[in-house]
Amino acid sequence: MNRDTPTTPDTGECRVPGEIPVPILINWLTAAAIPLLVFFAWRSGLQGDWITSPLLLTVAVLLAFNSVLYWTLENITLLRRGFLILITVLFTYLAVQGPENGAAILWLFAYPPIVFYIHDARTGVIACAGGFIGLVLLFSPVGDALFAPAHDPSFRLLMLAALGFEMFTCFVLDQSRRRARQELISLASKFEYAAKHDTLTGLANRREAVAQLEQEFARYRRNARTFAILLMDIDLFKSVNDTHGHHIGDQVIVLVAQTLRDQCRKIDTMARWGGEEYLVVLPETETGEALQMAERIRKQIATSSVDVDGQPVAATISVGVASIHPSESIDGLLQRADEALYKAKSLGRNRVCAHEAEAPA
Ligand SMILES: Nc1nc2c(ncn2[C@@H]2O[C@H](COP(=O)(O)OP(=O)(O)OP(=O)(O)O)[C@@H](O)[C@H]2O)c(=O)[nH]1
Repeated sequence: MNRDTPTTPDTGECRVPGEIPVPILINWLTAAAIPLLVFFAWRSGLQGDWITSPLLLTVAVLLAFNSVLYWTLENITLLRRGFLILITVLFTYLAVQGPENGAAILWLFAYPPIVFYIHDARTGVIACAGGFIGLVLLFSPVGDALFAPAHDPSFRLLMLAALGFEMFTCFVLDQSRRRARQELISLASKFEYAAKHDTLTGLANRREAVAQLEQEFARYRRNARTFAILLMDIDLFKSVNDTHGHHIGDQVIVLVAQTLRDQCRKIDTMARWGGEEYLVVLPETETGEALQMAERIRKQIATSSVDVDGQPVAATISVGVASIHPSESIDGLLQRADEALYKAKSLGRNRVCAHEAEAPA
């Protein structure tokens, strides 16, 4: 997963842009539930139901507390679990105790979509299956003996069928939503990879190299951590193409890219800067160290080759090295590396040259 993909704070779970984040949904639901709970608590009070009324008020207070806790701790797992427990307790009470002449049981239809959205599919299935089994028991002779729910047999049958159907539908839709979301995330990361990498070599492309260079430059401005760049070019590459064909030229380009991968460190950025030009950004590196790395790369490439009908086709590179200096811009640094590369070419190719900035006046 790419580093820009939004994630929820404590689970690291990926979120698709446009999707309502779970904490926001829970807070909206809480905000909508509290006035409803207060209203029905007031109604129950008027009807002289002194169990339902305080219970609904308590749930309202606990829901509000759950959200406040989230704003304080930013712990989404706690928020999810707290919300699930509270609505499970509430809906169980509404089903078992049957306030509003038993009609409150209809609130059970709100349970499946909420649970599937705010939790993973496994929790959704367990919670819904548990709820459904509980309802079957409530409507069984055991439930009649213990709670005497005020519903006739046809209502019970219809309620079970409709709720079971809703749970199944929510499960199917949730699976489809999760699959679509995974597809979208993987598609986004493929696009992002394609936008940042060169197709032939798999190295960073020029745009990404500039982005990394800017990042390194910003770090240098903040912490004065010096960095260096290597600008390299395959020597007499036109003749490789002319002699062996374009596809062998491509193989040489890939060979150089592979050598860069083998020789550079993990923190370095290796990029295809142009046709047969490469740029390597070396964080926290002085000119001397950069020169050594460039020399190692040059030697390695000089001893490698690609095989053309059993015949080795070798290539060499010229490298310009420059490290950042105070009050210099990125363009200035690139310019000096380019001048060093030009010098390496004019001194006969297959060599490394460094450019030192002139001392500030
Ligand atoms: N095979 C292949 N060739 C490419 C690609 N991109 C650029 N080139 C070729 O690279 C060659 C670059 O040649 P020049 O810029 O003249 O330089 P050179 O022959 O390498 O000579 P020097 O740089 O002076 O050593 C051109 O012939 C381009 O067509 C590519 O992706 N694949």
